[in-house]
Order: sequence, then structure tokens, then C-alpha cells
Amino acid sequence: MATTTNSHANEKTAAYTANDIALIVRAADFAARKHKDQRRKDPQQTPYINHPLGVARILTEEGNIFDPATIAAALLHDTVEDTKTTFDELTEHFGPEVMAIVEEVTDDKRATKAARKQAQIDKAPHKSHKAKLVKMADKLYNLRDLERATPLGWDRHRVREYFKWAQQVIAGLTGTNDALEQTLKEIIERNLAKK
Ligand SMILES: Nc1nc2c(ncn2[C@@H]2O[C@H](COP(=O)(O)OP(=O)(O)O)[C@@H](OP(=O)(O)OP(=O)(O)O)[C@H]2O)c(=O)[nH]1
Ligand SMILES: [Mn+2]
Repeated sequence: MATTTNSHANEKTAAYTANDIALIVRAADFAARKHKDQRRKDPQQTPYINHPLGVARILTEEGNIFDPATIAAALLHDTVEDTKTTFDELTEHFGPEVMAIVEEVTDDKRATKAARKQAQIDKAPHKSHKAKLVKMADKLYNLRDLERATPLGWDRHRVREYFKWAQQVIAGLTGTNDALEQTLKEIIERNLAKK
């Protein structure tokens, strides 16, 4: 575990502190307030906060990841990209490590959509271990969401293109977490096998 500051950070038996629990609850509360007026693109218009909460759950329950900074960053991962939150605010409330993970998974909204999509493919292999974990869980959540319900305005072609693009991004994230990689491989193969 060379990439974690606490060598037990991913073990369920590690001694977590009051500060660790407080950090995670603070992140969940902050994200809920920042995303409060946003909805997902599914026909039911699910509250947006379900997504960051689900990404964090994928890390704990499927990835066996319990590093507090990684879980806090998962909860906060779309706040800068999709709300008015700044990186300075994240540093102020959550410290430089959590901010830096969120920064690594935040697209540059000044770039065109095509450039952002290509940048995710190109930059994936160079991300830190913790950022790769958050990115894998983010993709897994979104692919499951696509399998469950087609976003408003999307057709089968667009769904398929998202699966193909996600496969390319994920190719650059491998060697990070076996369980998440296996689950991603299965959902992508199952969906790209569809006509
Ligand atoms: N599958 C799915 N995605 C939804 C839904 N509602 C919102 N999204 C978000 O839409 C983004 C994917 O849609 P795109 O058309 O590719 O991207 P865009 O929003 O930037 O235009 C994801 O952003 P992201 O989390 O930042 O990830 P990504 O852009 O890295 O894929 C995902 O979280 C939904 O109902 N289903
Ligand atoms: Mn996301």
C-alpha cells in the first residue's frame, strides 16, 4: 500500500478516528447541499446526490476501500465540475489531499466535449491510485445507470458510444482494484454484445 499514508487504510479492522468519520459525514452533507437542485438525466429525475453516494458505496462495499480521503473525494467528485464549488472551498473544508483527488477527477469544462472525452482516455494511466479508484467507481455507477434506464434524449447509439468510450478510459485505470475491474469488464462486455 505504498500509495496510502496509512498502511491499514484499506482494512476493515483499521482503527478509524472520530476525525475520519467526521470528514466523511461532512463530505456527504457538503455534496448534498451543493447538488440540492440537480437531478440525474433518467426519466424519474432521480436526485443527483444519489450518484456521489452510490460511487462511495461502490468503493466500500465492492472495492473494499476504506481510506477516508478516497471516500470523501468520491462523495465530492462532481461538486466542482457540476456546481459552483471551487477547489479552494474543498481545501478549506476537507484539506489538500481530498481536494487534490477531486481535482484529478474533474474535467476541464473550458475544453470542448470532444477534447474532454479524449483527455479522460489520455490522462487515465497517469492518475494517482486514489483518483483511479474514484474514476473506476464513477464509471461503474454510470454504466449501471445506463443499463437500468436510458437518459432523457439519449438513443441506443449514444448509450453504446458511452460504453465504448468508458472501455477506453477504464483500459488506462487497470492494475488498481481487481473486484472493480472484473465488474466493469462484465458490464461492458454484456452491453457491447447487444445489437
Ligand atoms: N448514466 C447516466 N449518467 C448520468 C445521468 N444523469 C447524469 N449523468 C451524468 O452524465 C454524464 C455522462 O453524460 P455525457 O453526455 O457523456 O457527459 P456530459 O454530461 O458532460 O455532457 C456523467 O457525468 P460524470 O459522472 O461526470 O462522468 P463522466 O463524464 O466522466 O462519464 C453522469 O454522471 C443518468 O441518469 N444516467
Ligand atoms: Mn460522476
